[in-house]
Amino acid sequence: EKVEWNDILQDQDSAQDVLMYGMGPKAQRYSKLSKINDRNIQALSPAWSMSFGDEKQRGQETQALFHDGTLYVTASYSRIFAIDARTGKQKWNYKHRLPEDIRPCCDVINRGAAIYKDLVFFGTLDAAVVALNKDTGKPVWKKKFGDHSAGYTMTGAPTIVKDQKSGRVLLIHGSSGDEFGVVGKLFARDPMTGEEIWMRPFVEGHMGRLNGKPSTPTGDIEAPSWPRDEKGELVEAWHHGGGAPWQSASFDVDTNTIIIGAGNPAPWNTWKRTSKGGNPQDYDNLYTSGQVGVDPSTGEVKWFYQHTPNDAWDFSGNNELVLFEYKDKGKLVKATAHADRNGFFYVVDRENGEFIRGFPFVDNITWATHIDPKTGRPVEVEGQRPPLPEPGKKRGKSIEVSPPFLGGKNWNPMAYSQDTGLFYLGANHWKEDYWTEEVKYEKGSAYLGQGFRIKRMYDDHVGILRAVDPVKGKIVWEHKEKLPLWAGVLATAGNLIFTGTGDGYFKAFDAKTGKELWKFQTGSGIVSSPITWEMDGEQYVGVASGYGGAVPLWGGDMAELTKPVPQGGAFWVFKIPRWASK
Ligand SMILES: O=C(O)c1cc(C(=O)O)c2c(n1)C(=O)C(=O)c1cc(C(=O)O)[nH]c1-2
Ligand SMILES: [Ca+2]
Repeated sequence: EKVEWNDILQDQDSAQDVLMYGMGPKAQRYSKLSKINDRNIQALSPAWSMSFGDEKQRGQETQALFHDGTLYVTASYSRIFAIDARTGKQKWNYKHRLPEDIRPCCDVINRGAAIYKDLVFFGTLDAAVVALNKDTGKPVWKKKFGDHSAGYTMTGAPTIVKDQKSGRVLLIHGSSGDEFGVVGKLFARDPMTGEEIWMRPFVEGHMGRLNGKPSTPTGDIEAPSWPRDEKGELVEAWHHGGGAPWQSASFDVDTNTIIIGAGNPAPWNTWKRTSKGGNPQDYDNLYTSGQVGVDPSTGEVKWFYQHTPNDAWDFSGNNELVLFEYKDKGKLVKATAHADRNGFFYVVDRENGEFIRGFPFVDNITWATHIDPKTGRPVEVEGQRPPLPEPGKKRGKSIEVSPPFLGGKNWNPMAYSQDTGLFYLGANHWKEDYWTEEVKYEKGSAYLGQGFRIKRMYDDHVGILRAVDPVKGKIVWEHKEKLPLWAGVLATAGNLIFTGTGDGYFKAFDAKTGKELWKFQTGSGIVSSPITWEMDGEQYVGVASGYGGAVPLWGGDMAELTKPVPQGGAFWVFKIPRWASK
C-alpha cells in the first residue's frame, strides 16, 4: 500500500499511521488514542524489543514511523531498519557505508525518516539523502548535498510537504555543520528522483538556487547584518556563516509555508561577527538563530523572526516549531511555539513571523532579562558576551552564563496536548564557564573561537520536565530528574505524557498533574522520541533506547555524571496485555 499526501496530511488524526517526524505537519506529537490511559497504565508491559546489533552503538535519537504493520526505525551510524510491528522481527535493514572523514559535531546520530509512495527517505552522516523501497529496503536513489570533509552532515529527519500552489509534493531536508563553519542550507527535492528543485542558504547575501540556476540572494545581497573589514570586504565569518537548519520542518498547509529553525552563526565567537571595536547588537547575522517561513514553490524566505540576534552562545534557533492555535479575545490566533536553547519560550504569529510573546521556561537565565514586547528583541544583560582576550593573552576572561550552549532545552522535541492546551518539554538546569579563544577558518577543523565547561545549577537535579501554558506564560507542573533530559515527549488523549530519561527509564506521567504513573527500565539511556499507534484494535507505544548525543561528548561535568550509563541500541514496544484491558 502506497503512502499518499492525504495520508500524511491526516497523520495527526489517524491512529493507524505515524507518517511524519512530529506525528503530523504541525509537529504536535499528540495522539487521540486513549486505550492506554491514566487508569490502566500500571499494566503497560513490553510486547517485544529488537536490538540494532553490530558493535556500533552510541546515541539512538530516532523517532520511528509506522505504516501498514511495519515500523521504520533509523539508528546510529546512518542505519535504518524495517521491523514487523507485530513480532519485532527485522524485515530488512540498510547500513550506509560511511567514509572515515565524516564530521558530525554531536555524535553519530539520526533522528528519523520520511515516507511517501513506496519510498522511505533518511539523511546520512556523509551529507547525503537516501531513498529506499519501503518493502524491500533496496536503494532507489542517493543524493550527496555537501562536502562531508568540510563538515556538512545530516542528522535531522526529512519532511514531505505538498506545495499548495503547484500541487507538487516535495521532500524537504536541511544540513548540519555550523561548528565546522559551513553555510546552512535547506533543500527541496522531487521525492521520486531526488532531483533538487530549490536550495535556500540561511546566511544573508548568499545566493539561492531554483531549477539548477541561481535564484535570489537570501535577504539583502550586501548583507548589512554582517560586518566588513577595513578594506570594505565582508569578514571571514560571513563566508562560513552557519545557520544550518539541522532539525525538521513543520508545514502550515493554510498559508502554504515551510517553517523551520536556523542554526547558530559561525564561528561562536561574537567578535568575529562584529566590526572591529563595534557593538554586536548592530550586527544581527541574519538569518541565523531564528525561525524561518519558506515558500515551497520557490524557496524564498517569506518571513523571519530571530530569537538571538548575533548569537554569542551557540543557542541556535533550530529547536522544533510546533504549530498550534488559540483564542485571544474571541479571535483565533495561528501561532508557532518554540522553546529555544536560550531559555525563552516563544509564541510567534505564523502568518507573518511577528513576535507575540516570550517568557522563560527555565530558571536563572543570565544573558537577557526578558524579550521586549514591542520589538521582540531580547534585552541583554551587560557582560554576558564573553570578552576578547587582553593584549598578549590567548584566552579571554571566563564568565558564567546560563543557559549554557547545550540549552535550556535542546533538539529533544516537546509535545502539545489538545486536551490540556499545554506544552510538555524536557528542559535542563545547568550553566557554563565561557571564554573566547583565537580562531581562524581551516577546512574540516572546529570553527568556534570559544572555550566552555558545563556545570550543574542545582544539587538535586539537572533534567526538568515541565508543563507550560503558552497563553498565560506559566509553568503548570514540573518533575525533576537527576540526569539531563534528552528525549522527545509524546502526549495522548489518555491523559498521558510519555518520555525517557538518561538513566534508561521510559516513563508515563499524568498530563494534568505531572504525577509519575509508570516506568520501565530499558537497559540504556533514552534520547529518542516515542510514538504511539493502533494495530489490530490495540494501542502500542514504541521508543528507542541507546545513550549518546551531545551531552556525553560536550557536557563537561555532565559528561562525568552520565559516564555510568551503559551503551545500547534497541527498539522497545509496549502494550496493555489482554488480561488487563477491558
Ligand atoms: O550547528 C549545527 O550544525 C549543529 C548540528 C547538530 C546536529 O546535527 O546534531 C547539533 C548542534 N549543532 C548543536 O549545537 C547541538 O547542541 C546538538 C546536540 C545534538 C544531539 O544530537 O544531541 N546535535 C546537535
Ligand atoms: Ca550548533
